[in-house]
Amino acid sequence: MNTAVNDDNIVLKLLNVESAYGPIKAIRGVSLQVKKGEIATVLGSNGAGKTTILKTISGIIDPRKGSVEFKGQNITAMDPALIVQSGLMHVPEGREVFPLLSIRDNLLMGAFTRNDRDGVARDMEVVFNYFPILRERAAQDAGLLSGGQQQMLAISRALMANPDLILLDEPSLGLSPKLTKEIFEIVVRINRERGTTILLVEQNANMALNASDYGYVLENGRIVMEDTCARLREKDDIKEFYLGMKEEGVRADRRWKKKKTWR
Ligand SMILES: Nc1ncnc2c1ncn2[C@@H]1O[C@H](COP(=O)(O)OP(=O)(O)OP(=O)(O)O)[C@@H](O)[C@H]1O
Repeated sequence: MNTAVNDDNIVLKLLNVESAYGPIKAIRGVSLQVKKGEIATVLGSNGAGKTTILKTISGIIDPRKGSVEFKGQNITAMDPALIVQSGLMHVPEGREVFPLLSIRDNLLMGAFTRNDRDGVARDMEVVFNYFPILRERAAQDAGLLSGGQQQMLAISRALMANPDLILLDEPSLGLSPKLTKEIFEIVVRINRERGTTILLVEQNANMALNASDYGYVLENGRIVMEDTCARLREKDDIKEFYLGMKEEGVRADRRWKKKKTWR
């Protein structure tokens, strides 16, 4: 773990977190941390437990064991509304925009914890500049937007809270490669221009590793590897199993025999 970091710089810290659905243990002793101002990513295939990590952080699921700290405060199993108020926004898998509300009203829902009208108006301009299509269609029902546009709206709704940390669940889900690239570019701009810390979970390892600073690899509910994304991209197992790059000399018909070593 990147423990060499001063604690003041750690926005989010999970320690030995275990969460389950009845008898199904979805995450088993997950420890991770996210530094202020960085984009961190959790990579993992279907069912690895990525969404469960995010739901546990934002209070939707109470963990069976372990703790979650946000900005130095213990938020383990805290009421999700209080977690939002403390500056943590969750962009869920599948976006979950309010389909019968206008785009503008969806954005205002994101700002429901704020009283500073001028600040809210300024941030509405900020999101319209990131995603001009939302300005053009501001009066329309959100349900009429395409999947990619709904993803833009979901990210923008989170930004309207002016959060310290955004949890982003699989933004590439169901999107074309072109749209995925566009959305990732804006996510990086948001991080660089506004200093918003982001924890991103993704199956699209290529996109996530390019956009992020630090990465964790999750398999069957356990973190099996972590490092800077620059270094993760160079690891053989990441190249082979996450980036789809075939190792020299490994015959296609034998590839299934190769085991992950996580070294
Ligand atoms: N509501 C639920 N009830 C029972 N089991 C669940 C529930 N949600 C998730 N699981 C199980 O928990 C495990 C982790 O699921 P999770 O959704 O966190 O994985 P994931 O890595 O986000 O997968 P994906 O990339 O497919 O979204 C899986 O075995 C899944 O079947």
